[in-house]
Amino acid sequence: MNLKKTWLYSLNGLLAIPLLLLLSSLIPKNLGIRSFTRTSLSFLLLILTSVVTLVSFTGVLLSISVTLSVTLILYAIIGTVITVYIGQRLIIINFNQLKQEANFRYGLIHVRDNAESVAFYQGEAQESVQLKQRFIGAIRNFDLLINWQRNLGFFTVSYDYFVSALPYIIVAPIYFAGNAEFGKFTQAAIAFQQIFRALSIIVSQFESLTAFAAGVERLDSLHSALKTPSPNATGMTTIDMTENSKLALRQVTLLTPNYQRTLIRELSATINRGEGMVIVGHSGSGKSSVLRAIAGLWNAGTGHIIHPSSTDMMFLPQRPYMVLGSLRSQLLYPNTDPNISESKLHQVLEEVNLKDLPERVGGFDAELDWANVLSLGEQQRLAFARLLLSARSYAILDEATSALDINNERRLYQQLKATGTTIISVGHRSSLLQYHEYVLKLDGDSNWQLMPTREYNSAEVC
Ligand SMILES: Nc1ncnc2c1ncn2[C@@H]1O[C@H](COP(=O)(O)OP(=O)(O)OP(=O)(O)O)[C@@H](O)[C@H]1O
Repeated sequence: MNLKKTWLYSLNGLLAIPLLLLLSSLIPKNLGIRSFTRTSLSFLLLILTSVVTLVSFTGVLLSISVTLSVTLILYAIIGTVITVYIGQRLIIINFNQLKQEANFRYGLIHVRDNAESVAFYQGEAQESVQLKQRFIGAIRNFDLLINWQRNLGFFTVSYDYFVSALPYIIVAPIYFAGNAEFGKFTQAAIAFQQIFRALSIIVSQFESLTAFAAGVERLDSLHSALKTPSPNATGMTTIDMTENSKLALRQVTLLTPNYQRTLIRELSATINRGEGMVIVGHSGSGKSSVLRAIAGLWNAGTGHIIHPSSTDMMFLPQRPYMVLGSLRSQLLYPNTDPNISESKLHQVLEEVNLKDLPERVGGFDAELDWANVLSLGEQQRLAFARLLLSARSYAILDEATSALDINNERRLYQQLKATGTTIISVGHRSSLLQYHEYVLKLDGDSNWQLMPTREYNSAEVC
């Protein structure tokens, strides 16, 4: 091995840098896992480079001095063990830092999304205290992080400096004994440094490794949360779901997701096309939960639900979801069919009593913060417009007109009934009864009664 070869290897190392940059630029930039993939890639390349360097220079060093080689290996092992020992704490601190920063960011977004409610309650002072606590938490942990990074830095820098004289100290006796030329010093120093760098990869990269390990741990927590064992795997029973053109519940016993409370026992009901059903009962009796079970969101319990496909049903919650985008995408959501003409959009807006909306907001391509710009009643009407445009066979409405006056409510239900849509509603208002053929009454004690609306009305009058 000579200096020419040493240069060749160094050149290889340099060539690896553009390769690394090229590969990392190919990684999608809009993913939250970018840092994970980038760091994995750079560590992998570092390890490969170290292995190549180690294989190339070990022979050179062994040919100069076995003592030097053994000393170097021992030094690297001891350094790595001490670094891992000191740095263990850094993984936990880095993990906490990611958590604290995420909590702080979530707190800021939460306040921003609820700014109006906070202002009505005049709760600014309390929100500010809460946010400050989260901020201080992140700062304190960061302080701890800096301290531990400093401790680790003290060790790794000393570890690096102390070793630089080692090849000269060990080779000097061989040289002075006349068994080696002066050039051996330089050769030994280069080979020693190369092997030292290769063996010290954990020590030199430990700080980034701890941040990387913390990131991996957070991703792993997310992965485990997403892969929570299904109720079946834990021996819990679930409601069977079958897709069909009709909607029916057979002996459905529905529990809360934590299996702690039985909301409804052995409910059986068939909702024929064109025959709507309204679910009534006091607050907390489980009305919305029945809708969640039909949508397949809740499945804790027993029995069987036969339901139309998701493209044939639409659910409208009490607080409509307003997408970030134009008025057009708002109306077409969740579809994006560009073939729906503007005249059709105008017609549907007129049907839901929002005729002047496009003019007011600046056309169908206007992009506003819809959840804040529109009143809740307007949002509910916009959601109905979506429903009318999507022309589903089944509409499942969870207090979807609660913010509207009776006239607007009547108008929306009449438009929907005129399309032949089968309606299943949840609501507290008696004005809703007239738009449905059947009433499902929940008593909050897991009992239920299903009866024609006329029968329910006469029973209520008595
Ligand atoms: N994620 C959940 N985990 C456990 N229990 C829940 C969960 N969500 C709701 N519940 C409970 O389930 C019960 C039924 O809730 P549901 O929303 O169906 O009531 P509701 O009849 O629609 O009430 P309201 O008329 O007030 O909207 C309530 O007691 C509620 O506290």
